[in-house]
Amino acid sequence: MSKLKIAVQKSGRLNEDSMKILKDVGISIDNGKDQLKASARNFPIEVFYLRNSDIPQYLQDGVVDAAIIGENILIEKGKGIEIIEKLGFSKCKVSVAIPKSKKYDSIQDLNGKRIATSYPNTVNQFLLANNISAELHIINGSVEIAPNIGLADAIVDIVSSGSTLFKNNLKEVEVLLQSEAVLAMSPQIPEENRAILERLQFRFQSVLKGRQAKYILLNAPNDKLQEIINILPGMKSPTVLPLAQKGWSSVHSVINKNEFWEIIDELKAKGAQGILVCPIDNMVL
Ligand SMILES: Nc1ncnc2c1ncn2[C@@H]1O[C@H](COP(=O)(O)OP(=O)(O)OP(=O)(O)O)[C@@H](O)[C@H]1O
Ligand SMILES: O=P(O)(O)OC[C@H]1O[C@H](OP(=O)(O)OP(=O)(O)O)[C@H](O)[C@@H]1O
Ligand SMILES: [Mg+2]
Repeated sequence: MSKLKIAVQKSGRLNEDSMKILKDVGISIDNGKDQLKASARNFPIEVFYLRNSDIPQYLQDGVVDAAIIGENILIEKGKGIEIIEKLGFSKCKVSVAIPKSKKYDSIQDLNGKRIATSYPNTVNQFLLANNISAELHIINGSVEIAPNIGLADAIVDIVSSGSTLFKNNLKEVEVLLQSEAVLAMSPQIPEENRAILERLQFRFQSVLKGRQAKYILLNAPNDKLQEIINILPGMKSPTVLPLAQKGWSSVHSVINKNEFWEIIDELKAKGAQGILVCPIDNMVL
């Protein structure tokens, strides 16, 4: 039987969350990450542990059928590779930064400057689109140090919390793109593996929807029931069950994780009691 070949980052920022989402969709991988390749016991899949920056080429060549990879790397070197699902973790930006002490009014200020980066294609596209000419210095790591050692006037690199910029006395002046981990598909994927990938994607979607939601249970006095129901959106409508105690009902519903605290405050104000909020593993609509 055919197996879907999927690449994940061997070690680094994406590894842990990539393995976690595979586990959360019920895929148990047999061996650890010292292996280059591992199989799952209960799903037709083979996991290849690779470097994030090598994955676009493997996808391009059809060495792997799919990958969990940073969107920014695909933008940099994955032309024509399709993103089939955004996975909501490893969120970051690719930004231009310059020394804090330097004045910056507009993109024009980058004209004729030296820019250090690990993302030359992304930077060149940005410069072209803005009609700027600059000198690129391609370096593979610790890009943020470049202005301090006199190698460059500006950098283009990943920014997440901003603490690396802060530590290096730099300030973000332009955002080139937003990125997160994605599920990407090789243009060469065989038909039979495409079908497996669709099953995997379906499982990912149900876990991702679950991560966005919370299951809520509460007790409501019957005279306030309608007002309480109006606050709760639910997938269809809330489930209402009578409680043993007369005049009270139990209400069950699903709420968006981001609205959670506001909704709780409103529910309490309307007289809801015994509110329980639980995580959701999977959500199939
Ligand atoms: N500080 C960060 N916060 C959030 N996401 C990040 C951060 N740094 C990197 N990422 C994301 O994680 C991906 C992998 O980053 P990481 O630094 O682990 O690998 P790398 O050194 O670029 O790759 P390789 O696996 O090729 O050694 C990046 O492409 C980006 O999408
Ligand atoms: O805005 P921040 O939260 O500080 O994150 C940004 C930093 O994170 C990444 O580096 P990483 O720590 O992965 O080290 P690396 O350069 O060795 O990949 C990236 O290259 C930035 O340097
Ligand atoms: Mg890094």
